[in-house]
Amino acid sequence: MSNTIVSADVIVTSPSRNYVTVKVTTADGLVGWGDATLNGRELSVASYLRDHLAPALVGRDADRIEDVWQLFYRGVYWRRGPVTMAAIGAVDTALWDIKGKALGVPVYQLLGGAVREQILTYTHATGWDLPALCESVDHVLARGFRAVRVQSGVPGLNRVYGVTRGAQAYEPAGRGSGPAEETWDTGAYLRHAPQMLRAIREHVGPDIDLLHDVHHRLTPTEAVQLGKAVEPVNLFWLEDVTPAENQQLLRQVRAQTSVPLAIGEVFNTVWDCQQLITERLIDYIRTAVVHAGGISHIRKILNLAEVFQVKGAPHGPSDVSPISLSASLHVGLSTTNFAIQEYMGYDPLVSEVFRSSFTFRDGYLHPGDEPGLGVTVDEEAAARFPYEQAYLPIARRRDGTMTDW
Ligand SMILES: O=NC(=O)[C@@H](O)[C@H](O)[C@H](O)CO
Ligand SMILES: [Co+2]
Repeated sequence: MSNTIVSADVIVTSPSRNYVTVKVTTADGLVGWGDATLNGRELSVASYLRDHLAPALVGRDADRIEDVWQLFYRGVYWRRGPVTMAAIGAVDTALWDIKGKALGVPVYQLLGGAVREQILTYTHATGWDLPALCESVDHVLARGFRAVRVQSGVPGLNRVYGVTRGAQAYEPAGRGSGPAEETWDTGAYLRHAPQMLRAIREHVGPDIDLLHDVHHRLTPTEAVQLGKAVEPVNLFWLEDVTPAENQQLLRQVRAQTSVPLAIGEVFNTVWDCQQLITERLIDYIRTAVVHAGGISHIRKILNLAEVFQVKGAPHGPSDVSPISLSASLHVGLSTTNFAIQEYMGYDPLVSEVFRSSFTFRDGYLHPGDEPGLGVTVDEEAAARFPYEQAYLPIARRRDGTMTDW
């Protein structure tokens, strides 16, 4: 029995959108898969893996997951950031997949076993105007979801984060050699969002969990204004109300509004959100397996969060591949302070490449009981969808000032 790593390959494929996957193989022929997708910077992570981590993996013991993590985190001197932590996270996830397969158990059993039967999930409803948004919400509820994120257009603006003009699913990254540019107007948004959210609450009644993503676009003062205005809507959360690199800025929002706050999808280590957690400036931490160092590091973030009664609610858009979504579900099934999993769903082309065993039923997800993570990659199919350059949009205010998209 030799769990020596004999190869680590990187697969870049684009079934409806770009994904980066690492494939780790052991001398015994076990294969582990990890997601390294970083929307708009996929090739940077592919290079970090191909040029630096893969050569260092060959010959190592696949069993030594934590030691490999520490080697790749501390052994390169330069730390943190989305590219590094996505690369480390992909390797970490693949090694947990291998360990589960070697022992013949699903990864959640390696993490302490199930603490719940299934995992609450939410998905996206989008509509440029209220009738379109209500229709989208009804469609989501008819599919069995009991929690839904609602995003609408903003009067006076022509494109806004999170919303499509038609019925097609929202895919933020646009193909092309550079990002699309959107105009943002905070005043127009603040005049519109509260009444939109009140109207949706009216539409769905009191028992559906409603979430809204502000997507980093307000100042703390503006976030207080929005938070106060929507308190009667009884939201499950307001997400990313303000850029949180300066974590202490959330103190102002926290002190003046009771709306639950969720932050973290753009963070990559526990140190990026340590103050948000230990000062309880948020209710939900959104860091994702793929962008925050894999299963090993997400667990450390969630363990810290548990001490401060902050709950886990990982990022789960279409650019988080089925591999890290599954990994998130294995963590979610075995972590007491895990609250809800974002699940945007995938274009049908994605399942031609990624064969997943997780299941959705009546608003809940379950990772399945396959050994490992329960996802495999069809490399033949992956080769049919070559990488296509694509970028997330940027946003400028009406006077041209760069702002958060
Ligand atoms: O909560 N979900 C989100 O904020 C996503 O829609 C992110 O903008 C995209 O995944 C970025 O690639
Ligand atoms: Co978000």
